[in-house]
Amino acid sequence: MGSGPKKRGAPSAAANSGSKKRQKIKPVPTTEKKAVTVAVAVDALPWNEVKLPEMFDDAEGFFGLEEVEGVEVVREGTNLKFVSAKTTKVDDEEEFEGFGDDTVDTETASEKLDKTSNPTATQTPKEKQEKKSKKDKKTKKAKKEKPQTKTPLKEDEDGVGSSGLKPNVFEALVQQEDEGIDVTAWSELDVSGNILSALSKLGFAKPTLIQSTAIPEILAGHDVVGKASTGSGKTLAFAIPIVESWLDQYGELDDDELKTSRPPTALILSPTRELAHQLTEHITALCKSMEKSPWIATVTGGLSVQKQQRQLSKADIIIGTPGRLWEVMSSSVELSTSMKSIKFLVVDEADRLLTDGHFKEAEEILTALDRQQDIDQEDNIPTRQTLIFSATFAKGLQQKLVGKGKQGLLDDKESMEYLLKKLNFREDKPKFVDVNPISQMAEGLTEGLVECAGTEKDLYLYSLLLYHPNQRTLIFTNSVHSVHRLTPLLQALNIPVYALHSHMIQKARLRSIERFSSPKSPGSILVATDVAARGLDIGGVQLVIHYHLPRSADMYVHRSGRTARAEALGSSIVLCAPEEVVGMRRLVAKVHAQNAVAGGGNKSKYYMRSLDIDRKVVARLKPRVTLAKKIADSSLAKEKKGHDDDWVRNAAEELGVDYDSEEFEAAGGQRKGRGTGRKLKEKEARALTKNELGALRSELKSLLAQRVNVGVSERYLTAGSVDVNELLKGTKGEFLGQVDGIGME
Ligand SMILES: Nc1ncnc2c1ncn2[C@@H]1O[C@H](COP(=O)(O)OP(=O)(O)OP(=O)(O)O)[C@@H](O)[C@H]1O
Repeated sequence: MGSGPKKRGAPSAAANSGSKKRQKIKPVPTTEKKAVTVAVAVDALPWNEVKLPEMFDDAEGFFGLEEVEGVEVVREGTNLKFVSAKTTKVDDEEEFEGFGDDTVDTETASEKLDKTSNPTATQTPKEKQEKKSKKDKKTKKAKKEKPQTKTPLKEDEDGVGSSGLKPNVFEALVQQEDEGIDVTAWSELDVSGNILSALSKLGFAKPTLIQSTAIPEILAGHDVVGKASTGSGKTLAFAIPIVESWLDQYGELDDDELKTSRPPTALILSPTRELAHQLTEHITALCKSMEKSPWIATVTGGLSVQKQQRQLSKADIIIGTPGRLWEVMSSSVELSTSMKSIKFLVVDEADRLLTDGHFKEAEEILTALDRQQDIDQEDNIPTRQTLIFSATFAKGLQQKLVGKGKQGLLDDKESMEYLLKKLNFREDKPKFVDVNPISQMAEGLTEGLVECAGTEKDLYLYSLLLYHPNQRTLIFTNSVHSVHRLTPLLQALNIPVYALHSHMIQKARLRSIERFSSPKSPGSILVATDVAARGLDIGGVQLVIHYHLPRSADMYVHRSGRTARAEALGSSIVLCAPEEVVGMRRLVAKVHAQNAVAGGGNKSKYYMRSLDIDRKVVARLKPRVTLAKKIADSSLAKEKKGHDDDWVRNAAEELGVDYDSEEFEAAGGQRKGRGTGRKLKEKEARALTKNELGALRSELKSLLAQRVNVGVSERYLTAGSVDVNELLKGTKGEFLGQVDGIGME
């Protein structure tokens, strides 16, 4: 949009969800009197209609312009506040109660912009652009506001949103709801007043680069392939146009009309369940303050199919993982038929979704969509727009997506190309939006590695956590087994840790994320497999530790991208065995070299630096970790024996044989070969009596109660001056641990 009058809503200052009319604010002249100024909601101000000169017979977009007098606009940081004109003697303690109903024309104040009832997304890009420019010239009709009939936010029986996640992940967003900030910077994108108002309440003052670049392309009806670094706001880049399209089509319906079923507007495919739930939360947070909002259904494995089927029948936006989505879609003709009119197909984290293990179901879904799809009769192109987003695109994928268009794709059934062809873009070349070719890594990210023996990773992991106390930390491992092992180990060391891996039941997975992300526990730790590597947006993650090396450069980018999001700072540290260091440095250099080449920048090799960690201090922590390992191993071994026993007992029962655990063990003990050593260790761990375990626990407890000297004594003692009082107070943070007392060793 240019500099002319804005046509959509009232984007300036604190956007107002109710009023869609142009509103002009005149500052109050300073008065002699001492004034009591009172902050007032913009809706409560006494707006008066402005009489337009006759020359503006088509109103030039100023139809319904209103002004208000006696109000001061005060800037507080990034917020704008309206301060009432009510001037009175300071000693008047009378409380300001807002402007009375008689002075406010509540009807006009909440009038809405007339929106065309035609769905924008069923138009060709050309039509959309024409319509948009016509729309810019057209006078906005004012409509009477209907009573508050907000589509209820979805809650199921256990107080869990339709996503299954309690909304605390986005609590921070929702908490700002009442405030509202200046969102003028968004008005260039020509989004509606409803969206501006929602953004204002979310506290998002300006669009991120991917948002300001991709949103106009999507609103103009193009297919878009969007690439931007982790944590840069890709979700809203596609969600805003989708919600906008829904509002355009259904935003004016009344409650009864909204209850009748309608085809879904968008289908969003996500590679992991957690990301699917998070996308739901994110879009729900955007829509939360709207009077009418789309119904969002999340379709992922691990939750009841029946419930999801019910939700799908009324969904406007469907967000799901391919496996479950295909299961649900293929079991209902009605549902797959209704999908034919979707206006947006979004593939989030596309490179992952279109490869690893999701290939088959993703292909089935795309084939089904194509079979059903509405075709624009005039242009003979699909009516739906395809939007593809990721921070990384596997080698070649990017080129295939945008370079060759449909023609160059091979027809090999098992290949990536085949699947890409299935995406059936509506245009030959989708718009490729790569907002930061220079870096896939977030700007605020610091990277480093810690060298340690492979067998000492537990010890170094614990040391790193103590060196970064009270930091929300995400630890990545390459196996479910390692998550199983590290969780009780760290718990024994009094670290507040949660686990996340794909073998957990869905509710437990969501619970772990919920607890890890709770604002009440800013220093919590999550040990996870790569199931948490992509897309998860958990506020305040300050540190990512790669306990195992990432399996690919892309995975390194995604894992590290869980921190330093949305312009925050963060660190990513890789624990490297000596034999891993060279490979790791090469992998990270590759990530940075790609960036440098793409940006035409300096090609000198990026060198990942080793972090200085005081080995003496680490050595002092060793007894703790050794004890904690014994304790954790003992409970793990007992748990495992329970499972093994169950399995053997069940098998024995099926065979009709008597089960004798001693006998089975004895038989197992005869065999030699791989795993025998581990089995012996497990047996040893299991053999610990209750008393022995108790003794280990109390020994560890007393070690944990001591503070660990991190070198102050050496430094100060050799300098000949120890400030004992300072040391006793521990105020300088020279010790690791939370308790009083010095642990001179
Ligand atoms: N315009 C904005 N201003 C401020 N914060 C924003 C804005 N848009 C989005 N955010 C916030 O930025 C964070 C990251 O957004 P999002 O999860 O969409 O990133 P992403 O680019 O999809 O990351 P990833 O590649 O890791 O999936 C979220 O917490 C989101 O609420």
